[in-house]
Amino acid sequence: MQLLITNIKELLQVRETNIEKVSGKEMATLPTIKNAFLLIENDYIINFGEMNDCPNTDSKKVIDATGKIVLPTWCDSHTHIVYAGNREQEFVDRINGLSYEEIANRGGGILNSAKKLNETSEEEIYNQSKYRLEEIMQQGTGAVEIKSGYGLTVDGELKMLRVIKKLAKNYPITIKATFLGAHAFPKEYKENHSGYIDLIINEMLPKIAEENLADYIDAFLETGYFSVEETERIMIAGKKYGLQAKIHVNQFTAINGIEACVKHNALTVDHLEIITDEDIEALKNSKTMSVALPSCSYFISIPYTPARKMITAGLPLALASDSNPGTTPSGNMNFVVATACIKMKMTPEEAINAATINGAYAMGISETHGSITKGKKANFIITKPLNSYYELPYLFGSNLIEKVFIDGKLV
Ligand SMILES: N=CN[C@@H](CCC(=O)O)C(=O)O
Ligand SMILES: [Zn+2]
Repeated sequence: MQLLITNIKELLQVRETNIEKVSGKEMATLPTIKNAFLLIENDYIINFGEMNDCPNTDSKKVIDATGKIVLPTWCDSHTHIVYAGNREQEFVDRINGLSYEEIANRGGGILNSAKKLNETSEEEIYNQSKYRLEEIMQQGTGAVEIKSGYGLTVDGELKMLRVIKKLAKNYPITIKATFLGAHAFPKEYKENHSGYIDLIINEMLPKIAEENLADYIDAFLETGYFSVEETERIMIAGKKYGLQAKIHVNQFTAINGIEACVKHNALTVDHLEIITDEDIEALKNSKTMSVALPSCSYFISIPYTPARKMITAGLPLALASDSNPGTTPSGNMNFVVATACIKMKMTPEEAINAATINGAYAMGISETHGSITKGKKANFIITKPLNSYYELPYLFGSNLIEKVFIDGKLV
């Protein structure tokens, strides 16, 4: 059965030939077609163009999109949406003056979520997490990366990754799984870092590989968490199992971690709220994608990733939600795009590129996702009637999405 979308006011992110990402100045260009059609067969985009060239409607299901914008679904390359319970008490503690670091030092933060996760059954974690997955699909996300990292024990990490695998099996959204055993040091390893890293490398990784539970490996490279050398051990070990690195780095401090990530051929470096000129130099001429997480900056009041400086330096930039119970309890990519425009001074074109094709690159799926291209997955959003796509970030508090299609099906 074919599905034909007609009279589209403007079709965004159309790429005749596929590209894997956009960098620097190229990010300012968002190719579009006004008064367009889009033709879908089963899971795939098979044609698009101007209404003048629209195929006939015989034996096709037709949706009239008069006044509406159509664009690819968001590609959210950094989330932690599988977790147990919430951390709303820490939210109030922050309002009352405590910092993220102070909360973590009192046993809150990641260790708080790890305690809850280890006390909760796999089924219950699945039920809590599927609600969040369904919510982001309704908000226009068509591909998502989900990390472990709230287990911090062999059983806990495996439990999280099995939940991610089950979600991937039961939902049409494309899911990439990232093993984040190196998210924090459990209390009992506080003075024995190498002991915990040995556990990750010798116990967790072989089991994860045996069950084929992860696509990528991550670590929290940060002062007070994993050092450059400790993260390098994790990246090297992951590589032996075919897991490329996607690393949390430069969230609070710059300690030369980015250079190490580039050296180990990381697919992405994520956060980058604090970034030095040397970090930017290290990223130039590499294949490593920088990923900014503006909702996290918003929620815990830390600096925004300096997008303008990075784009001017010619770098590519992706946007992701960082959805997690501590620093970003929201997976809403519409808010991410709006916040990138409002706070990071990205143009709507740059932000949409960053949240679609560059987000796809940041999950290794830009062959199949992230643009309106023949042969790609039929993942797209139909908005409510809009004056122009500028209203997507401008009307930042409104729900502007009318319909979301993933694999050619309405979700
Ligand atoms: N910074 C490390 N990890 C998460 C936060 C984890 C948490 O606080 O639960 C992040 O990306 O912001
Ligand atoms: Zn994160």
